[in-house]
Amino acid sequence: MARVRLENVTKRYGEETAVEDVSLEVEDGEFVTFVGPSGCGKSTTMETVAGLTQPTEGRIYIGDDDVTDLAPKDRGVAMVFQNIALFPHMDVYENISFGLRLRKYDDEEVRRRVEEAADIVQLEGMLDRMPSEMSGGQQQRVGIARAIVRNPDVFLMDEPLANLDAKLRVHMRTELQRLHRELDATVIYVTHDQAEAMTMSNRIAVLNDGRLQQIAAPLTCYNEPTNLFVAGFIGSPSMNFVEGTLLEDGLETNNFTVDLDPSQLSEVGVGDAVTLGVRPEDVHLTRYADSLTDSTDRIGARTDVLEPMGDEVFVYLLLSEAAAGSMEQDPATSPNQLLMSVTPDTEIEAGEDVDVVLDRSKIHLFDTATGDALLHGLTDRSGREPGTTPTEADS
Ligand SMILES: Nc1ncnc2c1ncn2[C@@H]1O[C@H](COP(=O)(O)OP(=O)(O)OP(=O)(O)O)[C@@H](O)[C@H]1O
Repeated sequence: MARVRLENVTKRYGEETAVEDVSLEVEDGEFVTFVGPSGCGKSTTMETVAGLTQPTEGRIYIGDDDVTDLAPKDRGVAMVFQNIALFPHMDVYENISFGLRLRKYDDEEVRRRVEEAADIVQLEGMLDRMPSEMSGGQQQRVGIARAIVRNPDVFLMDEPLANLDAKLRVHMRTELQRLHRELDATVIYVTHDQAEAMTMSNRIAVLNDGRLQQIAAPLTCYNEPTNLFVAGFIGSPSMNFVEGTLLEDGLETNNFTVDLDPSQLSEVGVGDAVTLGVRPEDVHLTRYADSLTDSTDRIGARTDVLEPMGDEVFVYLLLSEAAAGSMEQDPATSPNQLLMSVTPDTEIEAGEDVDVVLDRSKIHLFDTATGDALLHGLTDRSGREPGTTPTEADS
């Protein structure tokens, strides 16, 4: 059993709290990734599991055992770091087998394990190479093989691909996924790279300021973020946020209103500040919005900057004259701007007056005061649930 459980883990360094009251469970065989901005406590949390950092409060369990007071070597975990330090004077075989030889495994067992690990990371045939004769990605694989030979219950990986170039990172991403599948191992992974987190993980744990914000499947964090922080952090470019005030029959923002029944929102009432969130791909030009089941009223805008990205084009929209000349602001937080993404074949120019609508089923509402999510997807104006199609009775 290699389930990992953190129970109310807090780590303080003097006045500073690096990790605050984090509780979470990683299932046996699960791949869980910690994400969050720099300094949010990802590495520290991982180090408490490895035993490299002692929590100030809280307990760590691996399987049914409380390992909080155990030394790293007695926890059945293996770590892979960003800077894999291979022994430069040893060849690949010696590097991979170093830990086993230290533990006095017999030669035959060592050879069997090293060959098996080299096979998994596809380094067979390279066992007599020196580290200086290998690429960064190959060296990284040696580091991973060194973890595999120990046959750990749990792999802890802290940005293991961060030093590799973009192409190699994508390649290693698929290798790590294969490795996880083949070894059926429990993996806790730390990364800055959202694409890594989204593609490799069964679940991602989003941290901010040392606190766990959400732990859920990647698409759940994307589609149903638990608060403004997760909504803004997951997804690139960021979700648009527009502040508004709740009225008797809708939400009023600087530039547009959205029909809704405030009684749907139990945590807030009429007059309260509510933030509307909508992703760039859920803002549509009216002339292309025929297929939307339900959308907001038209919102007049002027296109400002266009950013062709290859498979999509980002369009910065100014919603009012007041926004002109203020494009240095982040559209994600500016009340008078919206970021829209369109397909490259869309006919659109900078400086054009356009009408856009928002896909109501993709609108998120947040309590501005607490940041907590209130609703993901507005019911349409006839009261249908998001995603359902109109019936004859509706017309
Ligand atoms: N040994 C230490 N002494 C004092 N403060 C520390 C120590 N280690 C970490 N911290 C602080 O704890 C906080 C969390 O650090 P941690 O390295 O866990 O963040 P992180 O999310 O992994 O960041 P990054 O993505 O930049 O690596 C930071 O504010 C950091 O300065």
